[in-house]
Amino acid sequence: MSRPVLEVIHVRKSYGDTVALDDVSLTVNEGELFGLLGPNGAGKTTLISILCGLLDADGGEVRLFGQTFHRRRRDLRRWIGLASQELALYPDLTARENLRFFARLYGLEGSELESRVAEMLQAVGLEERAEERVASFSGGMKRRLHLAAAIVHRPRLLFLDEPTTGVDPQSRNYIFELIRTLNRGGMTIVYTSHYLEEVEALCPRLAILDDGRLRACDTLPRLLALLDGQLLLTVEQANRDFLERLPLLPGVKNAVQKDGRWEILTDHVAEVLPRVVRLAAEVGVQITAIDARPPSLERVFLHLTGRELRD
Ligand SMILES: Nc1ncnc2c1ncn2[C@@H]1O[C@H](COP(=O)(O)OP(=O)(O)OP(=O)(O)O)[C@@H](O)[C@H]1O
Repeated sequence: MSRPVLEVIHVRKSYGDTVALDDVSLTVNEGELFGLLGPNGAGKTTLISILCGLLDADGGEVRLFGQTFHRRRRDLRRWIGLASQELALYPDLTARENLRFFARLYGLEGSELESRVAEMLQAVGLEERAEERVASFSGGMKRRLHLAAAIVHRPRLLFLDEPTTGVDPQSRNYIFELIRTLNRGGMTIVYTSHYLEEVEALCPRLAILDDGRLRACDTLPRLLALLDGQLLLTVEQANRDFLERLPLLPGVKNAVQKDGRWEILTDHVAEVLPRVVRLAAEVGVQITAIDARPPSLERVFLHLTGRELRD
């Protein structure tokens, strides 16, 4: 069992009358690539800011690497990296000069600094643009450099707050690959996003934050298991054999007729689908349309919060 790197215990934070975090508790273990998913305004940036020591919570406790953490624990801040949502780069400096600046802030110097900066430029695919001013970079290139600046001091725990904001697909792939490589190398990563697809693709375990409250925190398969898969089936004319045998097919939990089509609930959409097709062929019923819907994080989010996660 890996050790907890980050423990959030009953954390609360308000801005005046706005409750940004309402009794949030979660744990992230060493080596995890953990997703923090929530719509705009859910409280993600507030939580990340507390976890990085930029803000203090109103109540509750944060523990980092087993120790109580707050804004004044500069010793612990050395071990964390943050790529904030807002880009923090100097447009008049080159990519290399920007990275040198951030590396110096963390106490790197001399040949170690230079080799680390070169390594980072390579990691984010910006070696060939290293001597160009950042002002001339595309949004995606700036985002990649911003990420490089957050890891130049080799943090043990990295927070990424919406790291794909304003990036093109190519930069997005770079960023995803880099995140996976860093994680495989042992870095614990907390990935914040309001894009379901990103969290689903990257994070084996995730928390869903909505309106300042934690709605769920679990592995992706266990969250998906909260819901049944659906097969929506339209047939030409169901006969008696079909009606009798459909609910009895292995894997079918329930089959009901709704709005002129059959709704079949199952844990295993992919296995049940061919059985339904075979049955229809055997009993001479013609299928005119099939819509297979395995459980998705999108449906889980709707189920937990009562609304869709869309801008
Ligand atoms: N400095 C502040 N002063 C007042 N209210 C704030 C402040 N910062 C955030 N809020 C409010 O707190 C709530 C949570 O905001 P937060 O930025 O943490 O959410 P988020 O999930 O990061 O959203 P986004 O993805 O849009 O940044 C929102 O209602 C927001 O308006």
